[in-house]
Amino acid sequence: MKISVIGCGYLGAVHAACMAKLGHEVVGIDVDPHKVAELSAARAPFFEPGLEELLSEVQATGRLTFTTDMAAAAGSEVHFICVGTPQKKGEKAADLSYVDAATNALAPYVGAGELVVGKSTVPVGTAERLAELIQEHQPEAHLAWNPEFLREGHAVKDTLTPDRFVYGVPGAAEDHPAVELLDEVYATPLSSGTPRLVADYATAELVKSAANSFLATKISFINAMSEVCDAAGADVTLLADAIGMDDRIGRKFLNAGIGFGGGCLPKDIRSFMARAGELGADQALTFLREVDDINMRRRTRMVELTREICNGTLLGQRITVLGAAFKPNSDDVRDSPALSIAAQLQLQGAVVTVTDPQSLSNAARRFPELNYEPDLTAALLNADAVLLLTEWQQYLELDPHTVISQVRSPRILDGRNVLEPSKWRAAGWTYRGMGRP
Ligand SMILES: NC(=O)c1ccc[n+]([C@@H]2O[C@H](COP(=O)([O-])OP(=O)(O)OC[C@H]3O[C@@H](n4cnc5c(N)ncnc54)[C@H](O)[C@@H]3O)[C@@H](O)[C@H]2O)c1
Ligand SMILES: O=c1ccn([C@@H]2O[C@H](COP(=O)(O)OP(=O)(O)O[C@H]3O[C@H](CO)[C@@H](O)[C@H](O)[C@H]3O)[C@@H](O)[C@H]2O)c(=O)[nH]1
Repeated sequence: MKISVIGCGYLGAVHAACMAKLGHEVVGIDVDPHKVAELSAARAPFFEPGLEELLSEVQATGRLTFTTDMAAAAGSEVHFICVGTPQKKGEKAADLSYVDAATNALAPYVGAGELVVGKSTVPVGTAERLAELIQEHQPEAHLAWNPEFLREGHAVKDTLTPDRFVYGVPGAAEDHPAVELLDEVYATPLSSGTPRLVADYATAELVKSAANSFLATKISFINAMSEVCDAAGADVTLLADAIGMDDRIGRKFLNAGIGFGGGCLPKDIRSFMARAGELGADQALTFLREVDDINMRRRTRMVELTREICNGTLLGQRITVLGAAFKPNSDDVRDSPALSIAAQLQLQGAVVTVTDPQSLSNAARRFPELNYEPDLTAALLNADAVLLLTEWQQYLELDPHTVISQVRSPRILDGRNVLEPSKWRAAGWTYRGMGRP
Protein backbone atom coordinates (compact mmCIF):
# COMPACT_ATOMS: atom_id res chain seq x y z
CA MET A 1 0.00 0.00 0.00
CA LYS A 2 1.04 3.63 -0.43
CA ILE A 3 1.35 5.28 2.98
CA SER A 4 2.30 8.73 4.21
CA VAL A 5 3.57 9.45 7.72
CA ILE A 6 3.25 13.07 8.86
CA GLY A 7 5.72 13.95 11.64
CA CYS A 8 8.97 11.95 11.80
CA GLY A 9 10.07 12.23 15.42
CA TYR A 10 10.50 9.40 17.95
CA LEU A 11 7.14 7.94 16.92
CA GLY A 12 6.83 8.83 13.23
CA ALA A 13 10.36 7.96 12.04
CA VAL A 14 10.06 4.49 13.58
CA HIS A 15 6.52 4.07 12.28
CA ALA A 16 7.55 5.05 8.73
CA ALA A 17 10.53 2.66 8.72
CA CYS A 18 8.45 -0.19 10.17
CA MET A 19 5.62 0.32 7.66
CA ALA A 20 8.21 0.06 4.86
CA LYS A 21 9.57 -3.08 6.54
CA LEU A 22 6.04 -4.54 6.37
CA GLY A 23 6.23 -4.08 2.58
CA HIS A 24 4.44 -0.77 2.09
CA GLU A 25 5.61 2.16 -0.01
CA VAL A 26 6.10 4.96 2.50
CA VAL A 27 6.78 8.68 2.40
CA GLY A 28 7.73 10.36 5.68
CA ILE A 29 6.92 14.08 5.85
CA ASP A 30 8.29 16.49 8.45
CA VAL A 31 8.57 20.28 8.69
CA ASP A 32 12.13 19.97 10.05
CA PRO A 33 14.53 19.97 7.05
CA HIS A 34 17.45 18.72 9.19
CA LYS A 35 15.47 15.67 10.32
CA VAL A 36 14.39 14.96 6.76
CA ALA A 37 17.99 15.25 5.50
CA GLU A 38 19.25 12.85 8.18
CA LEU A 39 16.48 10.32 7.60
CA SER A 40 16.96 10.55 3.83
CA ALA A 41 20.62 9.61 4.40
CA ALA A 42 19.43 6.60 6.47
CA ARG A 43 20.74 8.23 9.66
CA ALA A 44 18.49 8.24 12.71
CA PRO A 45 18.14 11.84 14.00
CA PHE A 46 17.87 10.39 17.54
CA PHE A 47 19.16 7.28 19.27
CA GLU A 48 16.82 4.32 19.05
CA PRO A 49 18.29 0.79 19.03
CA GLY A 50 17.87 -0.91 15.63
CA LEU A 51 16.41 2.13 13.85
CA GLU A 52 19.46 3.05 11.78
CA GLU A 53 19.90 -0.54 10.57
CA LEU A 54 16.22 -0.68 9.65
CA LEU A 55 16.39 2.66 7.80
CA SER A 56 19.33 1.38 5.71
CA GLU A 57 17.60 -1.91 5.02
CA VAL A 58 14.29 -0.44 3.83
CA GLN A 59 15.74 2.54 1.99
CA ALA A 60 17.80 0.14 -0.09
CA THR A 61 14.51 -1.36 -1.34
CA GLY A 62 13.35 2.10 -2.52
CA ARG A 63 10.18 1.78 -0.44
CA LEU A 64 10.98 4.60 2.02
CA THR A 65 11.56 8.29 1.26
CA PHE A 66 11.43 11.47 3.32
CA THR A 67 10.51 15.03 2.38
CA THR A 68 9.37 18.37 3.79
CA ASP A 69 6.80 18.69 0.98
CA MET A 70 3.27 17.85 2.11
CA ALA A 71 2.21 17.49 -1.54
CA ALA A 72 4.08 14.15 -1.48
CA ALA A 73 1.19 12.78 0.62
CA ALA A 74 -1.09 12.95 -2.43
CA GLY A 75 -2.00 9.51 -3.68
CA SER A 76 -1.33 7.61 -0.45
CA GLU A 77 -4.19 5.34 0.61
CA VAL A 78 -3.43 5.84 4.30
CA HIS A 79 -1.98 8.94 6.00
CA PHE A 80 -0.66 8.60 9.56
CA ILE A 81 -0.50 11.70 11.78
CA CYS A 82 2.43 11.33 14.19
CA VAL A 83 3.25 14.93 15.21
CA GLY A 84 3.92 16.03 18.79
CA THR A 85 1.33 16.92 21.45
CA PRO A 86 3.51 18.49 24.17
CA GLN A 87 2.24 20.11 27.36
CA LYS A 88 1.19 23.74 26.85
CA LYS A 89 3.55 26.19 28.54
CA GLY A 90 2.26 27.08 32.02
CA GLU A 91 -0.78 24.81 31.68
CA LYS A 92 -1.59 21.15 32.16
CA ALA A 93 -3.41 20.74 28.85
CA ALA A 94 -1.88 19.35 25.66
CA ASP A 95 -0.84 21.73 22.90
CA LEU A 96 -2.78 20.56 19.86
CA SER A 97 -1.41 23.22 17.52
CA TYR A 98 0.93 20.75 15.75
CA VAL A 99 -1.85 18.22 15.20
CA ASP A 100 -4.14 20.94 13.91
CA ALA A 101 -1.46 22.43 11.63
CA ALA A 102 -0.50 19.01 10.24
CA THR A 103 -4.13 18.03 9.60
CA ASN A 104 -4.89 21.38 7.94
CA ALA A 105 -1.80 21.07 5.74
CA LEU A 106 -2.61 17.45 4.85
CA ALA A 107 -6.35 17.86 4.17
CA PRO A 108 -6.09 19.35 0.64
CA TYR A 109 -4.08 16.29 -0.47
CA VAL A 110 -6.46 13.64 0.88
CA GLY A 111 -8.46 11.96 -1.88
CA ALA A 112 -11.81 10.15 -1.90
CA GLY A 113 -11.74 6.78 -0.16
CA GLU A 114 -8.41 7.57 1.55
CA LEU A 115 -7.90 7.19 5.27
CA VAL A 116 -6.30 9.62 7.73
CA VAL A 117 -5.10 7.84 10.88
CA GLY A 118 -4.26 9.67 14.08
CA LYS A 119 -1.47 8.07 16.13
CA SER A 120 -0.47 11.05 18.29
CA THR A 121 -1.69 11.00 21.90
CA VAL A 122 -4.60 13.43 22.10
CA PRO A 123 -7.32 14.50 24.54
CA VAL A 124 -10.62 12.69 24.05
CA GLY A 125 -12.78 14.55 21.51
CA THR A 126 -9.93 15.44 19.14
CA ALA A 127 -10.63 12.69 16.58
CA GLU A 128 -14.21 13.78 16.04
CA ARG A 129 -13.10 17.37 15.48
CA LEU A 130 -10.35 16.36 13.03
CA ALA A 131 -12.72 14.04 11.13
CA GLU A 132 -14.95 17.06 10.45
CA LEU A 133 -11.94 19.07 9.31
CA ILE A 134 -10.86 16.36 6.84
CA GLN A 135 -14.39 15.83 5.57
CA GLU A 136 -14.87 19.55 4.91
CA HIS A 137 -12.14 19.14 2.27
CA GLN A 138 -13.01 15.64 1.12
CA PRO A 139 -16.40 14.23 2.18
CA GLU A 140 -15.47 10.79 0.82
CA ALA A 141 -12.36 10.47 3.05
CA HIS A 142 -12.28 8.73 6.46
CA LEU A 143 -10.51 9.25 9.75
CA ALA A 144 -9.56 6.61 12.33
CA TRP A 145 -7.77 6.91 15.69
CA ASN A 146 -5.11 4.28 16.22
CA PRO A 147 -3.17 5.12 19.40
CA GLU A 148 0.44 4.04 19.67
CA PHE A 149 1.86 2.21 22.69
CA LEU A 150 5.55 1.84 21.75
CA ARG A 151 8.24 2.37 24.36
CA GLU A 152 11.38 4.33 23.51
CA GLY A 153 14.37 2.01 23.53
CA HIS A 154 12.14 -0.82 22.20
CA ALA A 155 10.33 1.19 19.54
CA VAL A 156 11.12 -0.97 16.49
CA LYS A 157 10.09 -4.23 18.12
CA ASP A 158 7.02 -2.63 19.73
CA THR A 159 5.89 -1.27 16.34
CA LEU A 160 6.44 -4.49 14.42
CA THR A 161 5.03 -6.78 17.12
CA PRO A 162 2.71 -4.74 19.36
CA ASP A 163 0.64 -6.19 22.19
CA ARG A 164 -2.56 -5.06 20.46
CA PHE A 165 -4.03 -2.69 17.89
CA VAL A 166 -6.84 -0.33 18.81
CA TYR A 167 -8.84 1.17 15.92
CA GLY A 168 -11.14 4.06 16.77
CA VAL A 169 -13.82 4.52 14.09
CA PRO A 170 -17.25 6.17 14.11
CA GLY A 171 -19.74 4.04 16.03
CA ALA A 172 -17.12 1.29 16.61
CA ALA A 173 -18.41 -0.21 13.38
CA GLU A 174 -16.50 -3.39 12.42
CA ASP A 175 -17.63 -2.87 8.81
CA HIS A 176 -16.34 0.72 8.59
CA PRO A 177 -14.01 1.09 5.54
CA ALA A 178 -11.21 2.25 7.89
CA VAL A 179 -11.11 -1.18 9.56
CA GLU A 180 -10.42 -2.98 6.28
CA LEU A 181 -7.72 -0.46 5.33
CA LEU A 182 -5.99 -0.69 8.72
CA ASP A 183 -6.21 -4.50 8.60
CA GLU A 184 -4.40 -4.30 5.26
CA VAL A 185 -1.72 -1.99 6.71
CA TYR A 186 -1.10 -4.32 9.66
CA ALA A 187 -1.72 -7.60 7.81
CA THR A 188 1.64 -9.10 8.83
CA PRO A 189 1.39 -8.66 12.64
CA LEU A 190 -2.35 -9.45 12.53
CA SER A 191 -1.64 -12.73 10.74
CA SER A 192 0.70 -13.75 13.54
CA GLY A 193 -2.04 -13.27 16.10
CA THR A 194 -1.78 -9.67 17.36
CA PRO A 195 -5.22 -8.87 18.80
CA ARG A 196 -7.11 -5.88 17.48
CA LEU A 197 -10.02 -4.07 19.04
CA VAL A 198 -12.45 -1.84 17.19
CA ALA A 199 -13.76 1.01 19.34
CA ASP A 200 -15.47 4.35 18.87
CA TYR A 201 -13.28 7.45 18.68
CA ALA A 202 -13.68 8.44 22.34
CA THR A 203 -12.87 4.97 23.66
CA ALA A 204 -9.79 4.65 21.44
CA GLU A 205 -8.48 8.02 22.60
CA LEU A 206 -9.21 7.17 26.23
CA VAL A 207 -7.48 3.76 26.00
CA LYS A 208 -4.19 5.59 25.46
CA SER A 209 -4.73 8.09 28.30
CA ALA A 210 -5.84 5.29 30.61
CA ALA A 211 -2.87 3.04 29.76
CA ASN A 212 -0.31 5.77 30.50
CA SER A 213 -2.20 6.82 33.65
CA PHE A 214 -2.13 3.23 34.90
CA LEU A 215 1.60 2.90 34.25
CA ALA A 216 2.29 6.23 35.99
CA THR A 217 0.10 5.18 38.92
CA LYS A 218 1.95 1.89 39.29
CA ILE A 219 5.28 3.72 39.47
CA SER A 220 3.98 6.32 41.93
CA PHE A 221 2.40 3.58 44.03
CA ILE A 222 5.75 1.86 44.51
CA ASN A 223 7.43 5.21 45.11
CA ALA A 224 4.87 5.96 47.83
CA MET A 225 5.74 2.57 49.36
CA SER A 226 9.37 3.60 49.07
CA GLU A 227 8.67 6.68 51.21
CA VAL A 228 7.05 4.46 53.86
CA CYS A 229 9.92 1.95 53.63
CA ASP A 230 12.38 4.80 54.24
CA ALA A 231 10.43 5.87 57.32
CA ALA A 232 10.14 2.30 58.64
CA GLY A 233 13.61 1.05 57.73
CA ALA A 234 12.17 -1.50 55.26
CA ASP A 235 13.29 -2.53 51.76
CA VAL A 236 11.05 -1.48 48.83
CA THR A 237 12.83 -3.71 46.30
CA LEU A 238 12.01 -6.83 48.32
CA LEU A 239 8.51 -5.52 48.89
CA ALA A 240 8.07 -5.07 45.11
CA ASP A 241 9.39 -8.60 44.46
CA ALA A 242 6.97 -10.02 46.99
CA ILE A 243 3.82 -8.19 45.89
CA GLY A 244 4.82 -8.65 42.23
CA MET A 245 4.69 -12.44 42.62
CA ASP A 246 0.93 -12.09 42.81
CA ASP A 247 -0.16 -12.42 39.16
CA ARG A 248 -2.88 -9.87 39.74
CA ILE A 249 -0.24 -7.26 40.61
CA GLY A 250 2.79 -8.28 38.51
CA ARG A 251 6.40 -7.18 39.06
CA LYS A 252 6.71 -4.94 35.97
CA PHE A 253 6.69 -1.14 36.54
CA LEU A 254 7.29 -1.54 40.27
CA ASN A 255 10.83 -0.20 40.27
CA ALA A 256 11.07 2.52 42.89
CA GLY A 257 13.58 5.32 42.48
CA ILE A 258 13.64 8.87 41.15
CA GLY A 259 10.39 8.33 39.25
CA PHE A 260 9.08 8.69 35.75
CA GLY A 261 9.94 11.26 33.11
CA GLY A 262 10.04 11.45 29.33
CA GLY A 263 7.90 12.94 26.62
CA CYS A 264 4.85 10.84 27.49
CA LEU A 265 3.83 9.82 31.03
CA PRO A 266 4.20 13.23 32.77
CA LYS A 267 2.47 15.30 30.09
CA ASP A 268 -0.15 12.65 29.35
CA ILE A 269 -1.44 12.40 32.93
CA ARG A 270 -1.58 16.20 33.14
CA SER A 271 -3.40 16.55 29.83
CA PHE A 272 -5.83 13.80 30.92
CA MET A 273 -6.63 15.70 34.14
CA ALA A 274 -7.14 18.93 32.16
CA ARG A 275 -9.47 17.25 29.69
CA ALA A 276 -11.47 15.52 32.43
CA GLY A 277 -11.91 18.96 34.00
CA GLU A 278 -13.31 20.34 30.75
CA LEU A 279 -15.72 17.42 30.62
CA GLY A 280 -16.87 18.01 34.22
CA ALA A 281 -15.27 14.72 35.34
CA ASP A 282 -12.28 16.23 37.17
CA GLN A 283 -13.13 14.46 40.45
CA ALA A 284 -12.60 11.10 38.77
CA LEU A 285 -8.94 11.89 38.19
CA THR A 286 -7.91 13.77 41.34
CA PHE A 287 -5.76 10.72 42.20
CA LEU A 288 -3.56 11.57 39.20
CA ARG A 289 -2.63 14.84 40.91
CA GLU A 290 -1.27 12.71 43.75
CA VAL A 291 0.51 10.43 41.25
CA ASP A 292 2.20 13.51 39.78
CA ASP A 293 3.05 14.95 43.21
CA ILE A 294 4.56 11.68 44.47
CA ASN A 295 6.60 11.51 41.29
CA MET A 296 7.94 15.06 41.57
CA ARG A 297 8.80 14.49 45.29
CA ARG A 298 11.24 11.77 44.24
CA ARG A 299 13.47 14.38 42.62
CA THR A 300 13.49 16.54 45.76
CA ARG A 301 14.16 13.45 47.86
CA MET A 302 17.24 12.62 45.78
CA VAL A 303 18.57 16.16 46.28
CA GLU A 304 18.00 15.80 50.05
CA LEU A 305 19.74 12.41 50.11
CA THR A 306 22.71 13.90 48.28
CA ARG A 307 22.93 16.69 50.82
CA GLU A 308 22.71 14.16 53.67
CA ILE A 309 25.44 11.94 52.24
CA CYS A 310 27.64 15.03 51.76
CA ASN A 311 27.48 15.79 55.51
CA GLY A 312 24.74 18.41 55.27
CA THR A 313 26.02 20.78 52.61
CA LEU A 314 26.10 20.78 48.83
CA LEU A 315 28.21 23.90 48.57
CA GLY A 316 31.30 23.18 46.46
CA GLN A 317 30.66 19.42 46.47
CA ARG A 318 31.76 17.72 43.25
CA ILE A 319 28.83 15.58 42.19
CA THR A 320 29.00 13.12 39.30
CA VAL A 321 25.65 12.26 37.76
CA LEU A 322 25.53 9.00 35.79
CA GLY A 323 22.79 9.33 33.18
CA ALA A 324 20.94 12.25 31.61
CA ALA A 325 18.30 10.50 29.47
CA PHE A 326 14.89 9.85 31.04
CA LYS A 327 15.53 6.11 30.64
CA PRO A 328 18.34 3.90 29.32
CA ASN A 329 18.67 3.09 25.59
CA SER A 330 17.28 6.49 24.65
CA ASP A 331 18.79 9.93 24.03
CA ASP A 332 15.52 11.61 25.01
CA VAL A 333 15.89 14.16 27.80
CA ARG A 334 12.31 15.48 27.81
CA ASP A 335 11.31 15.92 31.47
CA SER A 336 14.27 13.78 32.52
CA PRO A 337 14.35 13.24 36.30
CA ALA A 338 18.15 12.84 36.12
CA LEU A 339 18.68 16.27 34.56
CA SER A 340 16.14 17.96 36.77
CA ILE A 341 18.00 16.61 39.84
CA ALA A 342 21.38 17.62 38.38
CA ALA A 343 20.10 21.17 37.79
CA GLN A 344 18.67 21.44 41.34
CA LEU A 345 21.99 20.27 42.84
CA GLN A 346 23.92 22.82 40.81
CA LEU A 347 21.47 25.59 41.85
CA GLN A 348 22.17 24.67 45.47
CA GLY A 349 25.90 25.16 45.09
CA ALA A 350 27.21 21.76 44.00
CA VAL A 351 29.63 21.42 41.09
CA VAL A 352 27.82 18.90 38.91
CA THR A 353 29.29 16.82 36.09
CA VAL A 354 26.84 14.80 34.02
CA THR A 355 27.76 11.85 31.84
CA ASP A 356 25.61 9.74 29.53
CA PRO A 357 26.42 7.48 26.59
CA GLN A 358 23.89 9.02 24.18
CA SER A 359 22.08 12.12 25.34
CA LEU A 360 24.71 14.73 26.21
CA SER A 361 24.10 17.00 23.22
CA ASN A 362 20.34 17.00 23.87
CA ALA A 363 21.03 17.58 27.58
CA ALA A 364 23.39 20.51 26.88
CA ARG A 365 20.71 22.19 24.76
CA ARG A 366 18.19 21.95 27.62
CA PHE A 367 20.54 22.69 30.55
CA PRO A 368 23.55 24.61 29.18
CA GLU A 369 24.55 25.57 32.74
CA LEU A 370 25.61 22.01 33.66
CA ASN A 371 29.04 20.46 32.98
CA TYR A 372 29.07 17.48 30.64
CA GLU A 373 31.76 14.83 30.30
CA PRO A 374 31.29 12.02 27.78
CA ASP A 375 34.14 9.94 29.20
CA LEU A 376 32.92 7.92 32.19
CA THR A 377 36.31 7.66 33.91
CA ALA A 378 36.96 11.39 33.52
CA ALA A 379 33.47 12.15 34.85
CA LEU A 380 34.11 10.11 37.99
CA LEU A 381 37.47 11.70 38.74
CA ASN A 382 37.65 13.32 42.20
CA ALA A 383 33.89 13.10 42.82
CA ASP A 384 32.62 13.75 46.34
CA ALA A 385 29.48 11.74 45.52
CA VAL A 386 28.30 9.65 42.56
CA LEU A 387 24.60 9.57 41.65
CA LEU A 388 23.31 6.78 39.41
CA LEU A 389 20.17 8.32 37.88
CA THR A 390 19.67 6.49 34.55
CA GLU A 391 20.33 2.76 34.63
CA TRP A 392 22.44 2.29 31.49
CA GLN A 393 23.97 -1.20 31.39
CA GLN A 394 27.55 0.17 31.62
CA TYR A 395 26.75 1.82 34.97
CA LEU A 396 25.32 -1.43 36.31
CA GLU A 397 28.59 -3.12 35.41
CA LEU A 398 30.84 -0.62 37.24
CA ASP A 399 33.30 -2.34 39.56
CA PRO A 400 33.21 -0.61 42.97
CA HIS A 401 36.83 -1.68 43.64
CA THR A 402 38.05 0.10 40.48
CA VAL A 403 35.88 3.19 40.77
CA ILE A 404 36.91 3.82 44.39
CA SER A 405 40.40 4.79 43.23
CA GLN A 406 38.98 7.42 40.85
CA VAL A 407 36.70 9.36 43.21
CA ARG A 408 37.62 11.65 46.10
CA SER A 409 34.98 10.30 48.52
CA PRO A 410 33.40 6.86 48.02
CA ARG A 411 29.73 7.79 48.30
CA ILE A 412 27.15 6.39 45.92
CA LEU A 413 23.46 7.20 45.60
CA ASP A 414 21.46 4.69 43.61
CA GLY A 415 18.48 6.56 42.18
CA ARG A 416 17.18 3.46 40.40
CA ASN A 417 17.85 0.80 43.09
CA VAL A 418 19.81 -1.27 40.61
CA LEU A 419 23.15 -1.77 42.35
CA GLU A 420 23.94 -4.51 44.87
CA PRO A 421 24.33 -2.56 48.16
CA SER A 422 26.42 -5.26 49.90
CA LYS A 423 28.93 -5.34 47.04
CA TRP A 424 29.47 -1.57 47.14
CA ARG A 425 29.59 -1.42 50.92
CA ALA A 426 32.08 -4.30 51.06
CA ALA A 427 34.32 -2.35 48.67
CA GLY A 428 34.35 0.59 51.11
CA TRP A 429 31.55 2.77 49.74
CA THR A 430 28.77 4.56 51.57
CA TYR A 431 25.72 3.34 49.61
CA ARG A 432 22.23 4.85 49.68
CA GLY A 433 19.28 3.60 47.65
CA MET A 434 15.72 4.92 47.69
CA GLY A 435 13.48 3.06 50.11
CA ARG A 436 16.24 0.62 50.98
CA PRO A 437 17.67 0.40 54.48
N1 LIG B 1 7.83 9.03 21.80
C1 LIG B 1 7.11 7.96 22.10
O1 LIG B 1 7.61 6.98 22.62
C2 LIG B 1 5.64 7.94 21.80
C3 LIG B 1 4.94 6.72 21.93
C4 LIG B 1 3.56 6.72 21.71
C5 LIG B 1 2.90 7.88 21.39
N2 LIG B 1 3.60 9.05 21.29
C6 LIG B 1 2.88 10.26 20.92
O2 LIG B 1 3.23 10.51 19.56
C7 LIG B 1 3.28 11.91 19.30
C8 LIG B 1 4.64 12.28 18.75
O3 LIG B 1 5.58 12.09 19.77
P1 LIG B 1 7.15 12.08 19.46
O4 LIG B 1 7.80 11.62 20.70
O5 LIG B 1 7.42 11.38 18.19
O6 LIG B 1 7.41 13.66 19.24
P2 LIG B 1 8.63 14.35 18.48
O7 LIG B 1 8.67 15.74 18.96
O8 LIG B 1 9.84 13.48 18.56
O9 LIG B 1 8.18 14.33 16.94
C9 LIG B 1 7.21 15.15 16.39
C10 LIG B 1 7.62 15.49 14.95
O10 LIG B 1 6.55 16.16 14.30
C11 LIG B 1 7.13 17.15 13.44
N3 LIG B 1 6.09 18.14 13.10
C12 LIG B 1 5.57 19.12 13.88
N4 LIG B 1 4.63 19.80 13.20
C13 LIG B 1 4.54 19.23 11.97
C14 LIG B 1 3.73 19.46 10.82
N5 LIG B 1 2.82 20.43 10.82
N6 LIG B 1 3.91 18.68 9.75
C15 LIG B 1 4.83 17.69 9.73
N7 LIG B 1 5.62 17.42 10.81
C16 LIG B 1 5.47 18.16 11.90
C17 LIG B 1 8.29 17.71 14.25
O11 LIG B 1 9.22 18.39 13.45
C18 LIG B 1 8.83 16.42 14.87
O12 LIG B 1 9.83 15.83 14.05
C19 LIG B 1 2.90 12.57 20.62
O13 LIG B 1 1.52 12.79 20.63
C20 LIG B 1 3.27 11.53 21.65
O14 LIG B 1 2.53 11.67 22.84
C21 LIG B 1 4.94 9.09 21.47
O1 LIG C 1 9.21 0.54 37.22
C1 LIG C 1 9.46 1.58 36.60
C2 LIG C 1 9.28 1.69 35.20
C3 LIG C 1 9.56 2.91 34.57
N1 LIG C 1 10.01 3.95 35.30
C4 LIG C 1 10.27 5.25 34.62
O2 LIG C 1 9.12 5.61 33.89
C5 LIG C 1 9.46 6.40 32.76
C6 LIG C 1 8.75 5.90 31.54
O3 LIG C 1 9.23 4.63 31.17
P1 LIG C 1 8.62 3.81 29.93
O4 LIG C 1 7.16 3.73 30.11
O5 LIG C 1 9.38 2.58 29.78
O6 LIG C 1 9.01 4.79 28.74
P2 LIG C 1 8.27 5.51 27.54
O7 LIG C 1 9.10 5.24 26.35
O8 LIG C 1 7.99 6.92 27.97
O9 LIG C 1 6.87 4.75 27.29
C7 LIG C 1 5.64 5.15 27.88
O10 LIG C 1 5.04 6.21 27.15
C8 LIG C 1 4.82 5.92 25.74
C9 LIG C 1 4.29 7.18 25.09
O11 LIG C 1 2.95 7.38 25.37
C10 LIG C 1 3.86 4.74 25.63
O12 LIG C 1 3.63 4.46 24.26
C11 LIG C 1 4.45 3.54 26.36
O13 LIG C 1 3.53 2.45 26.30
C12 LIG C 1 4.72 3.93 27.82
O14 LIG C 1 5.35 2.83 28.49
C13 LIG C 1 10.99 6.37 32.67
O15 LIG C 1 11.48 7.59 33.19
C14 LIG C 1 11.38 5.21 33.57
O16 LIG C 1 12.63 5.37 34.16
C15 LIG C 1 10.19 3.85 36.67
O17 LIG C 1 10.57 4.82 37.34
N2 LIG C 1 9.91 2.65 37.28
